Amino acid sequence: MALDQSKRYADLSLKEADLIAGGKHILCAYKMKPKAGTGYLEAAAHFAAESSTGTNVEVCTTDDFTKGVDALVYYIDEKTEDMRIAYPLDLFDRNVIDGRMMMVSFLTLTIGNNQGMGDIEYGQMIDFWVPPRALQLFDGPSKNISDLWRILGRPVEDGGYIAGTIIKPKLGLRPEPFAEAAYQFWLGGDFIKNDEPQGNQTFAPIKKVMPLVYDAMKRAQDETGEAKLFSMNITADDHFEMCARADFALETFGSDADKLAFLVDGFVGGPGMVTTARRQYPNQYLHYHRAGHGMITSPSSKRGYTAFVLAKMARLQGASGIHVGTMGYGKMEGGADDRVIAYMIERDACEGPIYYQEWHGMKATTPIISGGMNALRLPGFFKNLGHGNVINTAGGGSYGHLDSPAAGAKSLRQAYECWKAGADPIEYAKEHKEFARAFASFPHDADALFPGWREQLGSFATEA
Ligand SMILES: O=C(COP(=O)(O)O)[C@H](O)[C@H](O)COP(=O)(O)O
Ligand SMILES: [Mg+2]
Repeated sequence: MALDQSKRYADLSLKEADLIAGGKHILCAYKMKPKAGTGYLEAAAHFAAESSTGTNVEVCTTDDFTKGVDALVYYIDEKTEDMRIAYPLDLFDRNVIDGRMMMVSFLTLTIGNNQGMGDIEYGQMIDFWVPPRALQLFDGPSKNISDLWRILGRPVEDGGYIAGTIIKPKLGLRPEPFAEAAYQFWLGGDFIKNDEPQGNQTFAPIKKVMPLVYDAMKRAQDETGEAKLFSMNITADDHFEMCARADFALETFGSDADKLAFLVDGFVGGPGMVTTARRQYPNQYLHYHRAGHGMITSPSSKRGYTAFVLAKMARLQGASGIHVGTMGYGKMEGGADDRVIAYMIERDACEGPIYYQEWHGMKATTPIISGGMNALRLPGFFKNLGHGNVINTAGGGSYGHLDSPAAGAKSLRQAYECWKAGADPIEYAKEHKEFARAFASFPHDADALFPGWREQLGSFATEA
């Protein structure tokens, strides 16, 4: 039998509203289940102990001050497996250089050792609440979608859909065909990102690729009269390597360097990687790619934290944009309810699964919509989300369009215009060739989403 620490690490008389009004704690909500044989409150208290000042036994070095920074379980419901813990702000590590808070400290406490405890079956963070003081101490975004809208010559509020792609194939293009693929998309679209594993492979070294990509950007800008955006992957283990890549690209893009975003694989790379990009390059749009997150955020997982929590942390860390999935409209896991992930990062106040979070003016983080999307899936997606102020990157949806990547890009823009106009997609397709040709390009989707499309659109869709 483990030591029952519930007298010290639990206080169920604490009221959430008082904790929030007090502003001296970060609150975390978990789904937690103890191993058989351990009482719920006892397990919860041990969880809070291990996540703050304690261990599995009492130690003689504890003094009265120590007890003042204990994390406290303030709510449990064994039936629903809900457990909530209040963490005093003083528990969290602060920077020597500027006194700011850091995400690694939040994580090592709130989702650290508690993930491997012998008396816990599982524990998953499903929400957290940050008091105003902590919001002041996290970097938050420096640039966001408003800056991209301005570059694109649009209103800085409600500037609308940014049509993007991911260079495909994922790997295996040498510099010239890579830049050509970028050029072809930019003739119809706005934004291109490196796919998450694209970096400095021997067959496509950055020092050869980036000058060609910039040349493609300039040509596409000249041809279309529009600004173009490129999100370059600067992910690397070594932060000096990240900076070497970023600095090289900034120099290469020269007078167009404002159109360069930096992508980091922030889940595999961790908070240090995100903050390196945020602090070293505050003038660039910081694109947080979350590849790998499914290992813990999958709805099948009962550990770690949810995709919602990941996105909320990304805003605190200062991501300009983070992938939020496709809410059931694309190829990755997720459902319509994932809307709340987007709302939490883009609004100044939002009701989460447990907590109502006010952001007190911290800049918004852009929801980036990606994974198996194409023009046919977009109208339903926008309807579910309720707006189109997102970056969408459609790889297959652009390079899989029968006519060209530019036509693929145009079909995406048309899908947005169609939804915005409240038009019927089939009727809209009758007057918009690229959108119509998306039906023939993605016939499985067309059959599923718009049965009867062949009869209604006829040769306009099926013939080039
Ligand atoms: O490469 C792609 C999508 O390619 P395609 O458009 O060809 O499917 C992204 O890495 C996924 O979107 C990741 O998923 P998420 O955005 O959910 O993190
Ligand atoms: Mg990808």
